[in-house]
Amino acid sequence: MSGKEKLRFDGRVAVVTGAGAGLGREYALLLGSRGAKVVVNDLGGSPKGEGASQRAADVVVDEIRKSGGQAVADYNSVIDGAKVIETAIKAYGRVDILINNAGILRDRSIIKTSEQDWNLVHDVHLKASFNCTQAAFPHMKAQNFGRIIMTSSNSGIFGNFGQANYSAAKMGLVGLANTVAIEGQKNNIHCNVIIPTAASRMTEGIMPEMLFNELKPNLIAPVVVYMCHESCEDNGSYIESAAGWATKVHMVRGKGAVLRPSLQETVTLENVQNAWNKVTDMSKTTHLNTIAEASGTLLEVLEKLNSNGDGGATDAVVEDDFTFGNKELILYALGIGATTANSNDLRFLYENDADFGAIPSFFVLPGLMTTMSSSLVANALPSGNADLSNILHGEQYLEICDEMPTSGTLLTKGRVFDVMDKGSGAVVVTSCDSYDETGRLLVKNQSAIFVVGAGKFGGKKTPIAGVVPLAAAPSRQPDATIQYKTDVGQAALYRLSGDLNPLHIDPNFARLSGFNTPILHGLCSLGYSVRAVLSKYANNNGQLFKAVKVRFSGPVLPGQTLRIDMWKQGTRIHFRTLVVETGKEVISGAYVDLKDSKAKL
Ligand SMILES: CCCCCCC[C@@H](O)CC(=O)SCCNC(=O)CCNC(=O)[C@H](O)C(C)(C)COP(=O)(O)OP(=O)(O)OC[C@H]1O[C@@H](n2cnc3c(N)ncnc32)[C@H](O)[C@@H]1OP(=O)(O)O
Repeated sequence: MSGKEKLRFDGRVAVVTGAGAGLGREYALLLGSRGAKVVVNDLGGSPKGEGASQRAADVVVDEIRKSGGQAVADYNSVIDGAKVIETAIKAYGRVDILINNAGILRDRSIIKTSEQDWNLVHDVHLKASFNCTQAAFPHMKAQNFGRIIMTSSNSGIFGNFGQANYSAAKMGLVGLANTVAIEGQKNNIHCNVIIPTAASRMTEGIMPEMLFNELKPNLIAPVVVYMCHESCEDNGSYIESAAGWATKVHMVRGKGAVLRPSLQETVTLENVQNAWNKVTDMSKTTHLNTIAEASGTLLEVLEKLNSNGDGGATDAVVEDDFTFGNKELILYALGIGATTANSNDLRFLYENDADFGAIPSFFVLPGLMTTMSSSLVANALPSGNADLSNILHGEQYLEICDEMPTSGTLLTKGRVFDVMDKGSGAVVVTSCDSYDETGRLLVKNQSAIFVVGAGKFGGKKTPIAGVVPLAAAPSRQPDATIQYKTDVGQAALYRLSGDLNPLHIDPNFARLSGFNTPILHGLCSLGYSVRAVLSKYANNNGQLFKAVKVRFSGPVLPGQTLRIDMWKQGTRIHFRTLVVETGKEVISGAYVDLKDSKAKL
């Protein structure tokens, strides 16, 4: 590559603070070797910043000059930013580049950090960077060009034991850079942040020797010096670099959760508790570029709350994504007892099986996850009192509206459909519709949640139209019966499909909820029952399934045997499920509707 093609800094004046050693020295040498006139600032002290010899800066200036470059030394403390910049103006008449690099350490645990330690670290890192930047800014503005670097640290981003003062100052520099970048933008003054991990006077003795030896400052210098070139368009970027590697770093924001049903209502502690999983969910994050974008999201939230205003809790709609693939389908099938011991089940357990597909009851999960991760149920009750310790799954309706995929992301829109006061408890009916990526309605779920002890609030007892009713089985003997023994570890396996309610695994939590031992998920028993119907009446072909409705009328314990009694009435298969060991009915008034496909039935 010819000299002309190389990135040059001819005519540019660069101030590098703390340039007597380490990273600063490398920046200064590289800039000097590419034509910049360099102000080599260094107090000349030891790693702890004590004392003041002039050697460090002089040595670097000599090195630059010997290689044919131009440089002057500056021995001012960076806290006197105006004096540092003045050295550049006096020597060269301008300042184009400012690399705020100087730093010291005063590491102590938080209890032992003195006010002096705190102030000194903040002065040298944060205040000095501000002072130097403020002094350089008018010159850069007048010439309509400037490149400023702030030096942050992973100690700031992540924290580091014994570095409270340093971490805080280093994050302060990120904030400072953010605003300098905004204020400089219209005058072509760019301000970016470097997050280096380098072996230097400051990090010597802190890092393991092997790592220390690999973290050469000269591997970071080209990254920082490139950010100072006129061709680098970044402004307000944070770049992390070490050991010959660099990356941009972002602060991201999660999707978040709305914490109240409407503008007319306030946020309760319980709202927050119920929504906490969503508040802290970082599976879908976005990077926002400006404060305006951040406020924009809040306006959207307010608009949504405003449109929910009149109807209150029952009109609030929550949205949730549900992503699944082969692994989720197989895990679910295992959770409801599908086994390779039955060759007919291979289609649910082996992704390369020619007929591989979901057991249709898998699609209760998007509705369940949406309801459980929101505060819909609690918000629907006057007391707001519904949490995992007092809710039981009461009823479930699932309808498959289109062809079932084996993978994808479904968007579920959930809302409260009805609320009933049953005396011993409240019943909240939620309705969740799930759409695929093309907007096609794929699944409808309707769930009744029995909130124990939340009744007697003066509400109505009977359901509104649209709550899917149960259906009584014919009075004759069952047409068919199938038995499945569940495993004592069934709930431990089933919960991995998403319902992590401790009621199903934690003996202490189960006792708190009024049960002697953990009970099985209602939807696990539903899955077993749907398997029985498919196996008896649909040749295990999930594509023939249309809908299921059940009432969970009694608890099941993991390890118990389920007996599914079935009656065929056209395409409707009525069923009830009993626990063989106790003879008690646990699923009542239930049915599966199959598609009208006489050829295959
Ligand atoms: C999609 C989101 C879903 C959320 C999932 C929740 C998280 C999951 O992890 C939780 C679970 O999976 S829990 C496990 C599965 N469920 C169960 O085991 C509950 C079993 N059912 C019972 O114990 C009782 O029916 C019981 C305790 C529910 C009711 O018994 P009683 O208090 O004795 O009531 P009873 O006197 O029989 O009837 C009073 C009125 O309530 C109606 N009702 C009864 N059972 C109901 C039920 N299961 N669902 C809905 N309504 C029910 C009765 O019809 C009666 O009303 P009415 O007087 O108007 O006829």
